[in-house]
This record gives sequence, C-alpha cells and structure tokens, in this order.
Amino acid sequence: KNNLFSPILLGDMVLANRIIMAPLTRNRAGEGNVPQDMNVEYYRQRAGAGLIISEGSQISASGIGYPGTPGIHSEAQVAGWKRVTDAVHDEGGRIFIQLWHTGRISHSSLQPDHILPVAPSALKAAGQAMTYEGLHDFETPHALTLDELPGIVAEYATAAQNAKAAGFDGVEIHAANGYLLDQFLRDGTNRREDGYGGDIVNRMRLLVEVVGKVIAVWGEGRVGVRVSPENSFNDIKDSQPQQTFNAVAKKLSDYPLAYLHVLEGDMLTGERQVDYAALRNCFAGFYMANNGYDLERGNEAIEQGHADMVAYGKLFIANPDLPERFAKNLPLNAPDQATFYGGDEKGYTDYPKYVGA
Ligand SMILES: C=C(C(=O)O)c1ccccc1
Repeated sequence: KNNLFSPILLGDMVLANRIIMAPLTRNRAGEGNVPQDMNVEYYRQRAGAGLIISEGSQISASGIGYPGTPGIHSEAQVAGWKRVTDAVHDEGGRIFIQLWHTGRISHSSLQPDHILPVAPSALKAAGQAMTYEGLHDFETPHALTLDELPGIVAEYATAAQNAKAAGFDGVEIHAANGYLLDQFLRDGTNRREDGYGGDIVNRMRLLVEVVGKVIAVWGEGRVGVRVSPENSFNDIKDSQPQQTFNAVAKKLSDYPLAYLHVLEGDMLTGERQVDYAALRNCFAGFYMANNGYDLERGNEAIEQGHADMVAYGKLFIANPDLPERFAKNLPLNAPDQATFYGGDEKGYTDYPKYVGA
C-alpha cells in the first residue's frame, strides 16, 4: 500500500514522496516582478517536498492581478527563476511553475498602458482589487473577442517555453480559483454565445487549447492542471459543479498530463457538496488532492486510493521541512496569517526547521 512517503513516477520523473508544496501567492517578488534573493532561499528551504508547485506566475504583463507577484514573460524573470530552480535542484528537489492569468481579477492600474482587465464576458467581480495604492472596486472587464483568444493561448505557450529555459521540471496550468481559465469554465462568469461559451464543451475549449499547446512544449508527464469545482473565492460559481468538472476531468483524460490538481470544497465557506471520489474516477491520470489535509487525512487519502498525491499550502508556509516532520510525527509550526501576503523575510524565510527535542 502506498502512503505519503512512497515515491511516485511522474512521467519519467521519480518524486521522492507524495507530499506536494501547493502554489502559494506571497507577493514578495522583486523589482520588475523578478524573483529575488529571498525567493531563492524560500524555495531552497522547501526542496524536501516531493514536488514544489511555485506561486502563481503571470504569463504576460496583462496576466497580472496583484502587486509583487512574479512573472514568467521577461528575460529578467526567466533569469531570476533560473536561480530558484538551480537552488531547488542543488537540494535534490523538483519544481513546477504555476502558469497564471488572472483575467478579471485585476485592475487597470496594474495593467500595461492601464488597459482594462480581460475576461470571457463583461461581468464585474464583486469585491475589491488589490493594487499598489490599496484596494479599488473591480472594473467591468473587457470581454475578449474571438480573434483575441489565439493571442491568449500563445501567451501560455510562450510562458511554457520560458519555464523550460528557467530550468523548471514542468508547469501547472492554473484553471482554478476564479482566474481567467476558471472564468471560462464556470457558467457564472462565462456568458459567451460563440464557440467558447454555452455548454461545458464550449466553456472548456480555451483550457483544452492551452493544454494542447503547453504539452506540445513539454511532452508527457510534465504538465499539470489545477481546478477548484466549488471554490467561491473571487466571486465565482457554476450552476452544476459536479457535471461541469466531471466533464473537464473526462476530457483531460485524453491528454498525457502529469496530474489533475483539485482544490476540494470551498476555501471561504468550508462547503463541500461535490463528490470528489466521483470526480477522481473521471480522470484517468494521477489525482492530487488539496485543501485542509493534515498528515493523517493525507495518508488516508493515498492509502484508500482517493488521491495519488496531496498538496499542502499553509503547512508548507510554516514548516520548510514538512516531509521530515510528517515522517517523524514531529510538532508543527503554526502559520502566521498576518505575514502571508507581502512584506519581507518575516513569516517567509524565518520559519525554523525542526531542532531535535
Ligand atoms: C493565486 C491565488 C489562488 O490561486 O487563489 C491567490 C492569490 C491571492 C491570494 C491568495 C491566493
């Protein structure tokens, strides 16, 4: 029987364990949204993960949604990330980058030439955008025209190439948590009447095109996809999450993906109406479970065959040596919510590794 500590063969890559570092926005990139020294240190410290999935990294200047998030579209950003991947590889670790376009979850003040954020439809998100000057109400986004969609797909393909140049072991396509690709997938945000809206076959078209182009760059076993069927973060919902995401999982089974990464339940309300065992059975490849797992539940999920890997977010923020602590059932540092987003080394690289009792 496998458990969290069993190696797993991802394509042609062996992961030493199934304890995955989840993608975590920390808003601590340097000038030019370029990874800086403390980012290198932060990822080096956590190289004991079976796989690190980096924080969301915007695929283009217009894919940005928050201050201080790193990009993967400029030469300087590629060079900055190369220092991160070298550090993780020096420690024997493996790291994917999460390719991110925030769509309407952005603000013109963050955008090149102060253009409007883009989305499948001109529907404004409730709530407020985080900008350099503070919070602003979201704006009604520009509904992408049909002839603008190939450009979006090309941005993912170029970012995938850049990720290779930066030394990553693979990429995760961010199709979760109310960002651009999720805005197309879910019917609360996609009111298009062309081939990219209406039924789920149309609503998943953009994601499927992106998956095809990114796999064309990376090959099999190196591309993951992250979804969040019922997470309401960023003012998003679908009227039939089970049907919608079962269909997505079935379609993605046609592609040689490294894994399907699923944020289970609603991060904000704690709701969990979707049957994730049913969803998991719709996907032919490896299933990575996330959201609220601890050591025991993670081990159970793998031993019982619900998941092949488990991704941990907050626990990896506070415990750089999480796999070590899990293996020896050691006490865990508590994450400090106040220092999750923005700031400096405090609450970032200063969490201690376990020192023997
Ligand atoms: C990239 C994020 C996600 O996927 O939810 C994110 C962004 C900002 C704050 C928290 C999370």
